[in-house]
Amino acid sequence: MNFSRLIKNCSIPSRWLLANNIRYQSSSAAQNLIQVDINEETGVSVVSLNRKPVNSLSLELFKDFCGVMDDLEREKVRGMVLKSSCDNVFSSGLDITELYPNPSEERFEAFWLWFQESWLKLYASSFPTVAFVNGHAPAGGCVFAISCEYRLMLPYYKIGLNEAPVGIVATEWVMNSLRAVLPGKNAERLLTSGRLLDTQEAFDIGLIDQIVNNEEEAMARSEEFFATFDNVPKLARALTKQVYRKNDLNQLIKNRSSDAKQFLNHILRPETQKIIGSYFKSLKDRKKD
Ligand SMILES: CCCCCCCCCCCC/C=C/CC(=O)SCCNC(=O)CCNC(=O)[C@H](O)C(C)(C)COP(=O)(O)OP(=O)(O)OC[C@H]1O[C@@H](n2cnc3c(N)ncnc32)[C@H](O)[C@@H]1OP(=O)(O)O
Repeated sequence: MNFSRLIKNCSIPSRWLLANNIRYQSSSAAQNLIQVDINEETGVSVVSLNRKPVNSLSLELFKDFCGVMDDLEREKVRGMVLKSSCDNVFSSGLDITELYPNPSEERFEAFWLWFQESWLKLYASSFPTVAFVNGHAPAGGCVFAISCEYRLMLPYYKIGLNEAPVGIVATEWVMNSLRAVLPGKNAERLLTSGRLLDTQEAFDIGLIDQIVNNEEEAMARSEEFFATFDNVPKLARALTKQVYRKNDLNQLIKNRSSDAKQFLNHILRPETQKIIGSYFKSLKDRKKD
């Protein structure tokens, strides 16, 4: 399997995105998996994940997300608010059908590398980012949220990294993004227990920054967050963020190929397939109860 070839075609631009040189072609323009709404007056862009019914994260969604991030870098937007256009779900995490049953190596490697790429682009974006968690955000959904700089969440939803209870170990770059948000011991507890926290619990431990009651409030709080940078030169802000996040970024950039190989091997193990299969079945059965 030629991971290096794939990584060349799908790699984080040098200088962590200040120069945008990734080649992107929308894989799914007809499906409109990501909606973008730029407010010309404020310069703020609202990016909505739009893969019904629960925004499970597929290869096509990751590719489109990367394309949108490139566009926003080019447009030099003032800030981005990431939200969902699905009812009650911010994102249900990785699309389990990308992992089960026995994905082809070719599809899985592309899927994983575009997942990495999406994280790199979001984590290193030059503009400020807010996650408006307007629904449940388990696993990969939580990864999107913690990769933003600021988190707002509606009441009564759940957020967390629930890999451990289903026998999966979150990858190191995901752990690093969590550690960047939460003090060490809370991050470790959240990962090892795999508990999904409700909005209030997430606020109490600092996983989210504010609880908001509706979208209007979320946009107003986001605007306040972006305004804190109005008097800071954009380049200085961007470089400060990217240098601050450099170790986390480099950990993945240096290990993309081995990270992908490791997860492919893990996913294809019969025991892992069995665990994912019964987990997926339990999700489907829950509906019948
Ligand atoms: C599970 C093993 C993962 C192995 C990964 C290895 C890599 C590990 C390290 C990397 C770290 C970061 C990556 C994390 C891994 C993941 O993200 S795996 C996905 C984990 N996601 C979840 O555990 C959430 C599962 N979903 C739910 O709990 C609920 O759907 C919901 C609370 C989000 C929403 O509930 P509700 O509104 O009641 O909708 P449902 O009726 O449950 O769902 C509607 C429909 O969608 C299907 N579905 C839900 N989630 C997924 C998904 N992630 N992938 C694919 N499909 C999903 C669900 O089965 C329903 O389908 P049907 O209508 O029944 O056909």
